[in-house]
Amino acid sequence: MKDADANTSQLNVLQQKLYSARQALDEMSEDQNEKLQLLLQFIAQLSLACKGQNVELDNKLAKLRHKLTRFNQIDDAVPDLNDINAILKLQYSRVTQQLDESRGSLTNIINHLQQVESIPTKLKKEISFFKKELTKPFHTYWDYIPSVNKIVQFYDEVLAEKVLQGDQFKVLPRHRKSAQELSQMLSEIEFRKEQRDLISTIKKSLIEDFELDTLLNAYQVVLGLLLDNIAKEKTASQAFLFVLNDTLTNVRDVVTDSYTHTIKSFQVSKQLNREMNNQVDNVSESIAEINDINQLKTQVSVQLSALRSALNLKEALEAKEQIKLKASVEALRVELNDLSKETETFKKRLFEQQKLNRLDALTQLPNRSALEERMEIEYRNYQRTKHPLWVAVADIDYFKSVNDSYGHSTGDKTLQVIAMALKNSLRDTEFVARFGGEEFVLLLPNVEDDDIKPLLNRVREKVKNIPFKFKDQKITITVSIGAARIVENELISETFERADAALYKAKHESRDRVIIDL
Ligand SMILES: Nc1nc2c(ncn2[C@@H]2O[C@H](COP(=O)(O)OP(=O)(O)OP(=O)(O)O)[C@@H](O)[C@H]2O)c(=O)[nH]1
Repeated sequence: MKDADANTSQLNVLQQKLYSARQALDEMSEDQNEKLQLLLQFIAQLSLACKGQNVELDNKLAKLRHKLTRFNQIDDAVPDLNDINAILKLQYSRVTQQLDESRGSLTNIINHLQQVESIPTKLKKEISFFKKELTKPFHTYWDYIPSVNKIVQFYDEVLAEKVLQGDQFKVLPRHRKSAQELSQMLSEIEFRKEQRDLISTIKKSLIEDFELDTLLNAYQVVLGLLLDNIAKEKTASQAFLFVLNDTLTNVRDVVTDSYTHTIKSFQVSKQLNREMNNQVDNVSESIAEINDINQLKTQVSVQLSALRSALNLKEALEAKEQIKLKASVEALRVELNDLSKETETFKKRLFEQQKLNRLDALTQLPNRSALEERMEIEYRNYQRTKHPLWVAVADIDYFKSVNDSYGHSTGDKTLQVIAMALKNSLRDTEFVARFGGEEFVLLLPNVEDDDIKPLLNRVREKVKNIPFKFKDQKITITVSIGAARIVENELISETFERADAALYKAKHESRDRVIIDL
């Protein structure tokens, strides 16, 4: 019994131990299951992160993720795991190969980039350093992507540089406008004879397609010529002023000399007069007490001889004075004569310059500033007399095509011939100026309403009948004319605007015609 009890109690202990051991085992297995679950979730997440590299891999991984959600079917997933393992190995070698190929492509791109000229030195150095770095293999895409970014950045910088350079040298509409204005200005400025060929070459270079450099050079050369002219003008004025100054100094010296001399002579002469007076006094005194006639004769003769000597001295002095004065006057006359000649030349130069400033260099017609002056004069006359005054604006038709077809210098000659024709078709009291380009302005005083159209039609016909011949081709050139008569309370500038509007109409009514604004 005692033994049975002992056995029972031992069995209980064992049972208890077994129970504890099972509990511990259950707990362990639960813990392992949790960890395994976590691992499976991690594998699922990782498989998601691998998505997109390879379609086959993506499908396998999707299947695996599905199986891994069902814990009890985990054994089914083993073949999939093996497949995926194999694909992953293949994928890795494929990625490595791809990365190598991409590195080769990037090196090619860099080689191309290095061939671009005018890359700033700093950027050039960066590019060749980067090229050296590219010789090291990429291990992952994360090595590759920054390199692509770097190349994009290089391209961006090179492009920015190019765009900058391109903008700098591109001829824009505003440059074309400046070229046109410069060309126009060159036609209005009078240059020296030896400068004219250069100016005409510059004008030609500004017409067709030109580079920005040509325009800049043109400005530089023109500026140089103008400065040279100003310097020459200044030198001429200075030379004249030096001559003037020298002459005035000489004249002053001569005058001062002769003044000093005159004072001295005056003093000597005064002294001689005094001496002569004294001698006359002496004569009266010395003869007052003489009774003897012979003694008197002797005394008078002595006194007279002294007086004669004094007079001779005075005469000699005066003669010397005369010679000196004559010489001074002659010197003065020569100096003033030279100065007058010099002044005359200078005046002529000024006058010529003034005249040139009012003449259009190409056509030799009065220019715009001369026109403005004449308009004022005619306007004042009109206000005083109320006689009719007409303003007409004439413009050559399709002149651009003359330039385009036969060249700019033919265009220039055409302008000269037409300008002469216009001038010759007017009376002396009438006036024509080159307003600019291929436009001329006529001022016609004292023409009645009925006469203006025939008059301007004669002018138009005169131009039309000029037998132009370019490149063996007979060409007819026409002009369109618009005219207006000044009316009460109107400014002449307003009359001009009406004439210009009439010209616009003439141009639109197929040109070669006269339109009067009534
Ligand atoms: N040769 C030369 N051409 C000039 C001069 N001044 C202006 N021109 C040219 O005159 C032409 C004027 O052209 P547009 O204003 O288009 O007029 P257009 O061809 O005469 O045509 P319409 O006036 O409409 O009949 C431009 O080609 C100018 O370059 C100059 O001094 N010499």
